[in-house]
Amino acid sequence: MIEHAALTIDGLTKSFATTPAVQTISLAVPAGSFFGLVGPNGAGKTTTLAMCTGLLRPDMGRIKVFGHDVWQDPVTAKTIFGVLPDGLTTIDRLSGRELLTFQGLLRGMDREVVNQRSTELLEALGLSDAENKLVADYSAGMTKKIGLACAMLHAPRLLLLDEPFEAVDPVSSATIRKILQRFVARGGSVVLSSHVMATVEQLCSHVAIMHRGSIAAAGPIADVRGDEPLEDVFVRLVGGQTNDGGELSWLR
Ligand SMILES: Nc1ncnc2c1ncn2[C@@H]1O[C@H](COP(=O)(O)OP(=O)(O)OP(=O)(O)O)[C@@H](O)[C@H]1O
Repeated sequence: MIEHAALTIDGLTKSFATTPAVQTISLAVPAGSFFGLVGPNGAGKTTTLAMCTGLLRPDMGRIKVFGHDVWQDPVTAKTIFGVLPDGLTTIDRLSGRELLTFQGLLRGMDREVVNQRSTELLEALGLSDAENKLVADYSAGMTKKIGLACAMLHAPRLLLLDEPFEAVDPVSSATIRKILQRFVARGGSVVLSSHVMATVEQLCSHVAIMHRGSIAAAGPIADVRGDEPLEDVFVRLVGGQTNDGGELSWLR
């Protein structure tokens, strides 16, 4: 039997009008890996993840999850992965629990299973007290956590998460890390984007550094990093010195 990579990206390209956002990138995410996608603002991470999850049509290139083409066989592919998109737009006039129920039933899951898993996810993510509150009234971090619960509800093999720790408090962040680490330890695969090198260094087995729509480096984190901290490699690859903001003499 052929062992497929969790995710393969081949020649992926996307432009917005005259802005080339993603430029012919290819990447393989090994099954069972914890994969970090990093890059400076505007590097193309969100655009890449949106194409991988079927939210944004590529101009060119192919994306497969465990051998299934995301754009040619979307129904199969979307049962395999769970997604936490950037700037989650969701049906926020539902409560957290209602949103999970809605997602589960939409996926054709058994109502009892949905109820049970929802209770466990709400508990694990510290949202039990807010389960009957409208998602519209959730804080940014709570919205991120209910989005993560929605991504995990159908027990996917692969999680594609855009900035899962953004706006999340340190306690919740530690909880999410543990949940994701357990998921990977049981054979799941995770791809996440992040700006926090320490998080990526701690959690991830593999990393890809994106810069101006291209992959500047990718592979097992120890290979990409060598003897240096990941942050130093990152700064070197994406363009040298940090900017001190100039004088901004008008700013007292
Ligand atoms: N809907 C859009 N319309 C026009 N340009 C876009 C759109 N979405 C992204 N871009 C452009 O594509 C490029 C890549 O953006 P993208 O959001 O993928 O970067 P990113 O690496 O996720 O950035 P960040 O770290 O700031 O979230 C940027 O130049 C951005 O301005």
